[in-house]
Amino acid sequence: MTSSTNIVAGNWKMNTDVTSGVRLASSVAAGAVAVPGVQIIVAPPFVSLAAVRDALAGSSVGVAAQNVHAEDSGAFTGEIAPPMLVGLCDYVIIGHSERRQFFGETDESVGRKAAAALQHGLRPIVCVGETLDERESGRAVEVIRRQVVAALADLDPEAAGSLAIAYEPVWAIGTGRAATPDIADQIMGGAIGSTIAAVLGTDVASETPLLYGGSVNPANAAEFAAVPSINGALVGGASLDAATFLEVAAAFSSRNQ
Ligand SMILES: O=C(CO)COP(=O)(O)O
Repeated sequence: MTSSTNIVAGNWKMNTDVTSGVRLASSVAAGAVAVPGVQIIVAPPFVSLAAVRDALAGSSVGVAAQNVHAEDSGAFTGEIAPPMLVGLCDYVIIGHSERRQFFGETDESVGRKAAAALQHGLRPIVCVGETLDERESGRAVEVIRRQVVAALADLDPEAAGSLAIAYEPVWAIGTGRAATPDIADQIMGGAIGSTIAAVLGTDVASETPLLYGGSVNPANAAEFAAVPSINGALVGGASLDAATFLEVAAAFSSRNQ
């Protein structure tokens, strides 16, 4: 697929406090001016969203939440509803494998969350990815197709143009063992692109940015950026240092220009 939007997002996970988060975001913003042609996004923990938003005011760097609930309000102790995020961030990461693995998220809940986010004008970055066991038993494509179909199931096709999908193979996350560009292309240009096209049509498929995530760093980012089906990266560990993160973003800066 050939979305012209390049996105490099830093998922800070459960790292940084408000003070260090603001410092990191400010450093990213200062360096982002030298990285044209890429939508750079940072995803701090919920408690830092307001402070990071303020620190990034006037910069091109976007803000994402790391999760959202599917309901607008209610008795869901500890959860954050989509309307609460409006004004705090533009994007929300949904269905990260750590949430699927440790917090019971399912294909079905990911679909509901994505639809709810879009209804409130938040842009979902939906994560999909197979485990090592699923890959080694030859089920990677089947798993990815199932996850993408479920993620798109409840979406309003009119709003679906604001969606991004991140392919994050579970075995590549935090392991230092990134997927090869070939594997990423097979899944992204192949399984994900064709599944979006089948569910939402070829126009949406061609507009949906596809990000690769899993041990992306400055040493391997250019290899991913060279693959036409890969429109950007979702970066974990390497996003916690501004200079390192900006090096990854720079690798995507010259694509499609
Ligand atoms: O999970 C990830 C981003 O969401 C990837 O994490 P790492 O870049 O640390 O492997």
